[in-house]
Amino acid sequence: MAGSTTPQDADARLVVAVDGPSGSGKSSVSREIARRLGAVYLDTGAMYRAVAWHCQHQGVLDDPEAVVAAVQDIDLVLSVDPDLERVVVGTEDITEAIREPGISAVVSVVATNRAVRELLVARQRAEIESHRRIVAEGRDITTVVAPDADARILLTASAEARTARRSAQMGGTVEAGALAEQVSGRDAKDSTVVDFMTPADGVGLVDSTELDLPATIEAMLAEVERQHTVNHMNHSNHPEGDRA
Ligand SMILES: Nc1ncnc2c1ncn2[C@@H]1O[C@H](COP(=O)(O)OP(=O)(O)O)[C@@H](O)[C@H]1O
Ligand SMILES: Nc1ccn([C@H]2C[C@H](O)[C@@H](COP(=O)(O)OP(=O)(O)O)O2)c(=O)n1
Repeated sequence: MAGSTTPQDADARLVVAVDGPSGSGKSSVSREIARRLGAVYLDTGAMYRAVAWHCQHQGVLDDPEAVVAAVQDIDLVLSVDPDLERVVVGTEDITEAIREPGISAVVSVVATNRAVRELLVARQRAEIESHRRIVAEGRDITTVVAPDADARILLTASAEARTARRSAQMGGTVEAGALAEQVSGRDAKDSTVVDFMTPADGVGLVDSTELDLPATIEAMLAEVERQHTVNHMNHSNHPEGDRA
């Protein structure tokens, strides 16, 4: 019975979509809720970063058409195991390389290329379809990639909190101006192609400004549960609208 399932039922299909700006906690929180829900974890930002690395490596970042061709040809393997962070392009393990400031500085070049987005959105949808239970995280998952997910959440935090978190994550070594560019500057560029600052219709909002990591995880799990209940009640009331 659809009405009696919960997000914790390990056999039931579950798609959780999470979006948010840089440093809001998307990756760490989504990875942990995937573990708790027995789901795989899709880091779509890692896909954009891998494409940026590949294009930089091929020296084509400043040629939009060559960038699109590079994305069509890319041999990218991304781990979806929440306990294994691994990104490989061809024979090269670029798990660490894609987190370097040099990639953060250029990733918006590929993320704002609409043809690149179409190709990556198609890959992300296929990945989501191929797993029974998945938490997918990025900037356009709730709106474009998986608008029919069982739960859709925008995770936010104030710009000050996000910058402070990123600073701590980088060991306090990055100078303030460079840090602001990496957080707010990149968000401003990325916002020109997708809106991840305000929740779309039906998308729940979790503001983590005043929450620590464990409290944010609990708030996200509670929101997944709430939306799951509402969605299943709606499907029970309108079975013709139910999905298989
Ligand atoms: N609610 C929170 N309170 C404090 N620190 C947090 C919180 N959420 C995430 N963090 C920390 O902030 C940093 C950035 O989080 P991350 O998950 O990488 O964000 P995003 O994927 O949105 O860029 C990490 O070091 C993470 O541990
Ligand atoms: N679904 C997505 C995911 C990421 N992006 C873009 C936006 C970001 O600048 C890059 C990297 O994303 P990532 O989530 O790794 O960024 P953070 O450093 O965690 O903020 O990719 C996107 O445009 N759409």
